[in-house]
Amino acid sequence: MDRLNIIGGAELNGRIPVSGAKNSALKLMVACLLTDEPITLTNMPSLADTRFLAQLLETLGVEVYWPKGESTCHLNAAELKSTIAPYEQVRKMRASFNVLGPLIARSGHATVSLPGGCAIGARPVDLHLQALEAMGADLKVEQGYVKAAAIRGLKGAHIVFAMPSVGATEHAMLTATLASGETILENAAREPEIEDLADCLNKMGAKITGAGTSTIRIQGVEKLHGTTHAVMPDRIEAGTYAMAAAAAGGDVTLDGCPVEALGAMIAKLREAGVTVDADEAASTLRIRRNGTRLKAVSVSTQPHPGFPTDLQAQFMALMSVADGTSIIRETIFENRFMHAPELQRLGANILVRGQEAVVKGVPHLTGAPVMATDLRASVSLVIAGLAAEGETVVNRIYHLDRGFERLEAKLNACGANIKRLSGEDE
Ligand SMILES: CC(=O)N[C@H]1[C@@H](OP(=O)(O)OP(=O)(O)OC[C@H]2O[C@@H](n3ccc(=O)[nH]c3=O)[C@H](O)[C@@H]2O)O[C@H](CO)[C@@H](O)[C@@H]1O
Ligand SMILES: C=C(OP(=O)(O)O)C(=O)O
Repeated sequence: MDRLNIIGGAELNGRIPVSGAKNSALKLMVACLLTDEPITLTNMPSLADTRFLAQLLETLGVEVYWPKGESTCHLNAAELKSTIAPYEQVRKMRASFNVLGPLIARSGHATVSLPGGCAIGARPVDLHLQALEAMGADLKVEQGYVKAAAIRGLKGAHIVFAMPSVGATEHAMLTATLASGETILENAAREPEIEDLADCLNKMGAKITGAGTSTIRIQGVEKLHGTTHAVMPDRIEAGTYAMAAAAAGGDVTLDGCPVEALGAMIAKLREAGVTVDADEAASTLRIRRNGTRLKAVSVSTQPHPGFPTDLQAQFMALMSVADGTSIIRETIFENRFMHAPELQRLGANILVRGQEAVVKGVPHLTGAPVMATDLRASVSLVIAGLAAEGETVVNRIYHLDRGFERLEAKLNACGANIKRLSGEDE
């Protein structure tokens, strides 16, 4: 298994291009199932997750043309040859579960394995299933699979989510585009990726209004058609590099940055004493910290537009070297502090109590071997390794490859010293 060797202590200086958003790309790829015409996605991030989903779509009969090294992906679901999404292909990645509703909408039935994804909590799919049932799908869960049929077709429904789930909102929205009549989603999630998906679906002929607010209305249509859509830039990748620059010090500009989607993080970085120049018109975010020590700042993760849970681990790495005590509260997932013991190996002082981590900043971290446990936890160890003195080895980096495109190349171009080593874990 590959690992990363990081020699810490170097400042980061330069520019980093932001890739297309993993969490948007995955749902946009699923949208191809809703039409028999070709969909072209540009600005596609080439990641383990997006490549893996492409394989699942191929299993279902989608023709995928996406040569290695290219950021344009062509998907054509002219004819589906299967409506079964097997365990091996769904267990690794949560977003693949979202093929269920589109397959029912297109074919009238589907059998989809219950999903996997990052092990950061129980992550049930009850809200997804409730939404599909409200639209007229008959569902059975048997042997780890959801078996679904909608003999009389799908019909619009009024769905009030018990909590704002990103995945369930997207799943219901995708499915409702082809249901008869109007669907109203209340207490919908408001993440920018949902707006990106709605934009693409509307280009395909869907009638969706309100995406990005907590009430989304979808007027079902008979048929969707092909389109070309550019995947929005990855706000989590951008936020991660912003924190890497803040932790290591230096002067880094992020190009193609979705500045408006990062308000909560920018506010926290400024509170911590980082100089942040945000230029929405130019889509750039400049991060500077020259010499001065970071100040401890507390944070609580919240649904968008609050501070994202997908940046919590990275913020904890940053606070590990801040001056003072910071309380980090995780409110979205119940088991998302697995990076804390690994950060402690590097010398961080963190006490986890329930949904809170108390981080007492230390002046310096020291390199050590550590284990990546999930996607964002992994990259928090990279950030800590960049700020630490000496050598850090991050083992099990397949997690990182799920969500960060050319991570070493992007950081090394700014002066980091990161090498990928293949072979056994330490
Ligand atoms: C591929 C993708 O886009 N992943 C993102 C998506 O995950 P995902 O879509 O899985 O996250 P959700 O917004 O659905 O989860 C939020 C909370 O709702 C709970 N819940 C969710 C669905 C359900 O049916 N029942 C239920 O109880 C979850 O366990 C969690 O506690 O949004 C999360 C929250 O911003 C991000 O961390 C993930 O990176
Ligand atoms: C939790 C994440 O991904 P997934 O929902 O696919 O597990 C993530 O992107 O941080």
